[in-house]
Amino acid sequence: MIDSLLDEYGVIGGDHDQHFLVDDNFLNQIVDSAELTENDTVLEIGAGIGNLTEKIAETVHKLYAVELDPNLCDILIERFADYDNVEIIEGDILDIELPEFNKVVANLPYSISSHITFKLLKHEFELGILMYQYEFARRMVSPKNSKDYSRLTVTTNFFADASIIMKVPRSAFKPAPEVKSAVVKLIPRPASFDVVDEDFFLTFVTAVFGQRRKKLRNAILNTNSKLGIANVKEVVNKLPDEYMNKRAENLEPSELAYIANQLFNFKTA
Ligand SMILES: C[S@@+](CC[C@H](N)C(=O)[O-])C[C@H]1O[C@@H](n2cnc3c(N)ncnc32)[C@H](O)[C@@H]1O
Repeated sequence: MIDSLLDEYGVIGGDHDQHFLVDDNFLNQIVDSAELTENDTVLEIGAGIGNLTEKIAETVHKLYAVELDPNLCDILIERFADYDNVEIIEGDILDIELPEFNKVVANLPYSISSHITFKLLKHEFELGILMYQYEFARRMVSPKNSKDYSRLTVTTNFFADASIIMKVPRSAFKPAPEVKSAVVKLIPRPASFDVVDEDFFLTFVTAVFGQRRKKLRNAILNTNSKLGIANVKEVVNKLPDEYMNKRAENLEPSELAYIANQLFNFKTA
């Protein structure tokens, strides 16, 4: 069905991460996972020709479908002309001001996964069902001490519970991407640990994972141009060795938050 729509509209894909999900079984599983109701306002990112859009729109109160490609937007406008609850937004998801929504459901453009995820996590919503490249999804959910534990893991963990709910083979898409995919369920919630200053914590996490092979002491010293701690050598000497002698990848998000809080307190004392 989706296959024939691609042919009908002469859409080949390939540009702008255009890999259309044509397997109806996966489309249905994604929509089911979002547990949509008639009270939901949904954001869809990269609506393509509207294969997910159509299924989401069946249930929800309102659906904002964002799409970058003007040719695909023309198709979406034509396909959803009779839907009162669907609004097509032509534009770059990274540039537009996000509308209010309580759920986000999307087969994302993989090359900007990171930017989209950070933008979403700073926005308020209840549930995200998001398709990513499998390796990226693994980095969102990996435990400390693993090679995939990263800035992305810690930042995601700070804002939300994240879990991989299904793996999706290349064959489910047309044209098939070169990589495997996975769907992540994101449930935003307050962090289980205190962070004194959110911006400083996020800057700290970015800085120390930029030096992930270094012990935390050196990672802090090497990145102090971003952290801005006066007398930084003295400050790191006052922080517990049990943390300073480990690498960022060996510390829990709560332990990284503890150090960021200490640094912030020294910075603003
Ligand atoms: C992986 S395809 C998904 C298409 C469709 N939703 C599906 O599931 O088959 C990603 C879509 O995102 C669109 N896209 C790429 N970059 C974008 C951006 N910066 N903002 C909005 N949409 C974008 C592409 O044109 C493409 O339609």
